[in-house]
Amino acid sequence: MPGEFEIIERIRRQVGPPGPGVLQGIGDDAAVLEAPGATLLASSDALVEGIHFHLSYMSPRQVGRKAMAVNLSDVGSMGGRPLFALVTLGLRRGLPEGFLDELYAGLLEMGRTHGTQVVGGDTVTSPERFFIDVAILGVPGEGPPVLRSGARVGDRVAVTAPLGASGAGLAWLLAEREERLPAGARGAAQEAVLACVRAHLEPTPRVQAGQALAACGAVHAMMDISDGLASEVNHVARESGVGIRVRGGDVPVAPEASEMGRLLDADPFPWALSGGEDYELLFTYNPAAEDRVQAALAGAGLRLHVLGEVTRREEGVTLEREGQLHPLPPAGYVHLQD
Ligand SMILES: Nc1ncnc2c1ncn2[C@@H]1O[C@H](COP(=O)(O)OP(=O)(O)O)[C@@H](O)[C@H]1O
Ligand SMILES: Cc1ncc(C[n+]2csc(CCOP(=O)(O)OP(=O)(O)O)c2C)c(N)n1
Ligand SMILES: [Mg+2]
Repeated sequence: MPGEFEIIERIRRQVGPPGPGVLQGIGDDAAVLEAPGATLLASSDALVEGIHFHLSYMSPRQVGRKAMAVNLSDVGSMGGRPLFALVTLGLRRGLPEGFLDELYAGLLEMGRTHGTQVVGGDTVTSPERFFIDVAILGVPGEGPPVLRSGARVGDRVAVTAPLGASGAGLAWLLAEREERLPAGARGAAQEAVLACVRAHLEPTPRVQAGQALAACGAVHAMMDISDGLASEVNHVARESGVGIRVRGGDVPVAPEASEMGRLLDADPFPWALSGGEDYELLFTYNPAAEDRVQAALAGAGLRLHVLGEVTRREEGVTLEREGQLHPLPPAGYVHLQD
């Protein structure tokens, strides 16, 4: 079976070039559509039991929150305002009592935080595993939608916060589930464990930051980090027709992920580089206007974390470590890959 990206590429070719009203079709965080009287942003993402979460460690409320959050994140990463959501449920036998009420409490509470209403959906049987898909509709914020394809040579590449806590949280949850936590890890450093687990189970979509970055006028390309930094920089490079150099020493690793590395006797860097599900924003911007970028982030309570620059396409996507340049393949989570 080909991996998810090859499948999407084939679908993209079969669908063909964007038709009337489609400003951006397949290939970005959200589609950008010109409807009579309005520009719309549209996107959907599903969470599947056993692939994205296990109900043994994730509450139905958290599943609801995350299903909404990852979709809000896709609209936020275009600088848009998410307005309406359609929710499709694939329900199986044996779901716990109160499951739906809790799931919807999570969906609605996350939606409300960002002014997004649930307006419809679909409910079907799923024979073995529960799944939830959210489709979201929004509009651009004050700035025009920021695509993956706008990066320019000379741009700086940055993220909205240190990375790796979600990957570290998942590593902990899976080790606990599979009863392979190292002896002595359990009682120790509870704060770091809680912070990583929370980052994984309750991600915060950067909707306000995305809108502010799009509005500041200096950001050329933007996307959210779902599959992992390494994967996403490759997406931006490809869609923009540029190279990207990531400086390994400048990839911000969340302190709680570093602490988790000590507990699990693991290197935290791979969590930051390719663990995924951070839902921070990756963006490129004009260095001459860095003060505007900083001001936009400060308004959203965040800081600028610069980790590389946009280069000519011929230089490819690279990781600089200890003075040496290495190719940086799109390692990260890929559905359907064996
Ligand atoms: N089955 C599909 N049919 C059409 N377009 C798809 C399909 N699956 C994914 N896409 C599109 O491919 C692009 C990449 O998808 P994905 O990697 O899931 O992006 P994201 O990380 O933003 O969710 C998006 O534009 C998405 O809408
Ligand atoms: C049980 C379990 N195993 C592995 C993962 C890791 N994981 C699953 S999907 C994914 C990537 C993000 O999900 P995807 O559906 O690819 O989101 P999209 O890129 O479409 O937004 C990651 C890192 C997880 N969250 N849970
Ligand atoms: Mg997706």
